[in-house]
Amino acid sequence: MISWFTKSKKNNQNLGGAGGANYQTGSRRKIELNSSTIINIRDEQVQRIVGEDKGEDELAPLISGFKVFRNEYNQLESAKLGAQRRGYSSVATNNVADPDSVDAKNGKSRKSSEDTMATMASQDSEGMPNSTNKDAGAAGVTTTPPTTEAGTTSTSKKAEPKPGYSSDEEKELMKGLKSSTAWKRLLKLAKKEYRLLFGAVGLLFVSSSVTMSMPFFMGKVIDVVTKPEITIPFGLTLNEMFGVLASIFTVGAAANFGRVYLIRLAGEKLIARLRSKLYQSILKQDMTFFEINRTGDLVSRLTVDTTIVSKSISQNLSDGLRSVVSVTAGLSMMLYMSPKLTMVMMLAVIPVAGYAVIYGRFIKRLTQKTQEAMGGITKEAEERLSNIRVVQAFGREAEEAVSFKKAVDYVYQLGKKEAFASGLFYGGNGFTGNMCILMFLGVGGKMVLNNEISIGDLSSFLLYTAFVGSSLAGLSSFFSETMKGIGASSRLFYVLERNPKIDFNTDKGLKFGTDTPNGLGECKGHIEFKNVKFSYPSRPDSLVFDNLNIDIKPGSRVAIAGPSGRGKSTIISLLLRMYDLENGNGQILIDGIDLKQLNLNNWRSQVAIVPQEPVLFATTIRNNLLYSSPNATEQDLEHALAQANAASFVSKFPKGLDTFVGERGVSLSGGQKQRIAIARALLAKPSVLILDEATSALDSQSEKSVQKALDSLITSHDSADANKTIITIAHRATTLQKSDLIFVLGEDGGIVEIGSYDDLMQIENGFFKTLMSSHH
Ligand SMILES: Nc1ncnc2c1ncn2[C@@H]1O[C@H](COP(=O)(O)OP(=O)(O)OP(=O)(O)O)[C@@H](O)[C@H]1O
Repeated sequence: MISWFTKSKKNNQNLGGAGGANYQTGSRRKIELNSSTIINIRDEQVQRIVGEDKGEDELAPLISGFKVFRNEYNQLESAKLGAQRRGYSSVATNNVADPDSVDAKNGKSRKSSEDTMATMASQDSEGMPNSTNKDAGAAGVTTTPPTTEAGTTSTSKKAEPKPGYSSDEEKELMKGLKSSTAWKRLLKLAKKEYRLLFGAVGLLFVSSSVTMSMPFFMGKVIDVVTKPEITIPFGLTLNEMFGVLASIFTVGAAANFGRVYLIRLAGEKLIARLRSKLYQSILKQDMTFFEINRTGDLVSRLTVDTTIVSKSISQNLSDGLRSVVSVTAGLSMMLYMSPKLTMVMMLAVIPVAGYAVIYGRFIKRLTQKTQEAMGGITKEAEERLSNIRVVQAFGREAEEAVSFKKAVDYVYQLGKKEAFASGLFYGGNGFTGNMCILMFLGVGGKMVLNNEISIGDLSSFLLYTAFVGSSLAGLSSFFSETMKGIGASSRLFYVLERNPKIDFNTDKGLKFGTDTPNGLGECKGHIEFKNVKFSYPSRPDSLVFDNLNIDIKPGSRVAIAGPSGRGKSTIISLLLRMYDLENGNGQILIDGIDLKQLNLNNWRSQVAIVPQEPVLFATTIRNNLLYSSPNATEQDLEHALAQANAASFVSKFPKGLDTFVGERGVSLSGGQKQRIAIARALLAKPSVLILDEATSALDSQSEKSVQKALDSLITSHDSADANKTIITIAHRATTLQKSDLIFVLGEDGGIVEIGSYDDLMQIENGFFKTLMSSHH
């Protein structure tokens, strides 16, 4: 009697066909991204891609009826995610030579005898998304999957460890970061998810043990059914044995379910947390930050980098761990079954794996080039199309088309090279893989004939080799994915850890208002600029103000005038404390108190501004109005609209206040938008109202309506508005005439003239007088 736990070497059967190499998997759905696929990743699309569960959805019957899940999701995701790095809002993604996808496209299942081993090797038999082995190619067990390497890395190339710094500041802040520190910080981010992650790791050991025992059982079952002299342990019948195995597999499946669920849950939780935290950090940054970081880039950090980081901590870590377990267990089992065969396999595996890695890198480089070229094309197309009016107005359509075609042709040439290289790779890889199998069968078959190994053990061995092969591939991708995670995390940390130079989120500082204890009382709106010297942080060498002195009395209506580019808007930015004056560069005083001592939020709530080009949000007129004052009553709204000379046109809309204004207010005319913006500013009941007069955006009719609103505000002395300080950045003579005082900005970064319109026009050869005459 031979127990199935002993290594049976007495087996004298020939190989028969029991090599286990002919298992077929069912067809697998592939998500293909080819070079012509332009994926436009907008915020919500990323959300959709990321949110959608494209993983664990592919069932392929494996050897003993196991359901095998596959995950293409990673590839798609990282492709899109990678493409989004550095703020491309859309990009073309190029799928590197994935024979699967081609077949899937043609509606065929890819399986053929040439890649049966590969299929086995590439199965993620634990139902866990295995981003690494999905393209194991035909070389089967020995393949380090370059497609995945290339595919994933190429498409997510921009997510590599060296993150694309958006600014010198970011580079400065992040460059000293050691990778060990980066690791620690990365893991620290997931602190709140540790419990879920540890639970998942526990379940991973259970499910991996079951999976890794499967080939062993399979071999034994083969031996039991082919050799009647082998008995089943515990005196079980064949049927009972199947029952026991089914129960074990059920436990494995349950553990697997738990693991996948916990990992995904941890990942999703982490993403959600990171996004909210990051958004908060972005919102509280100062203007300098927004000047050096493009919006697209920030959005990409919010959507893409958070995802990469979360995946690398949750899914990737779990995949990596599973690969380690599989490699260790698989190799041990192989050595246990036949050290000789293990050595033979290793001898074949190493050169083929080396070849795969080298060739994979070559393809990867090609793909990176394509990717870069595609990024360029997309950016150009996007810019031209979004400014199609300019293109058509200058009649440049033909030239644009030619230049686009040139760029596309270049991408095609690269794609052609890549196609050839990939063909060569898969052909070669398949061939060498199959040669390995042939060698294995040759050596193994001889060993069976010599009674060195049983058919069952040989089959088990083959399966273990497949597992080890695919897990080795998994390990290699684990490292690259982790590096991506670290790269992306540094992009998050830059924002999370950047201390805004002007922090308005704190409760610090003096507050206006009668309802605050120790408050300053009502803001009177007395504004003084004293010896102000200022240059923008992004352009430190160009001084905007050298010695600016302004004294705006409470409740006065003043105008700021001056030639273009002389700093009118800068005064407003400084007043709103978008930028700080450096020490020694003068002072801005509000009711006699240094602006820096005031609570920023509180101060800003005392000020309302109607910008030159008002921005409305894509919602209703009502919501836009309520943005400045969420508690305003219907009456308040109507009053504000009337003051802004907007009531009549709003009431003519069928939906009145509930009319949608379109993105950035496009469905309103310029003048209407401006009047809504005036009403919005008035609703805030500010102590200081700033009106930035439009220079030329409006036709004369709309301008009149807007002007009427502004004039009535400036001259209004009704009780509610009487004590508002109103500062107008004025261009038009009528506005200037109505102002109590005009501050004229001169050539040398200061005020050259101050006075009423009439006073200033009296000055012979005066700066203001000259300025006004040049307007006409
Ligand atoms: N964010 C910025 N970073 C660097 N320089 C800036 C920035 N904003 C404005 N400047 C520069 O500061 C100077 C003053 O600009 P500002 O916008 O205050 O002029 P302005 O008087 O309002 O002009 P206009 O009447 O044309 O609107 C200009 O030379 C401008 O180029």
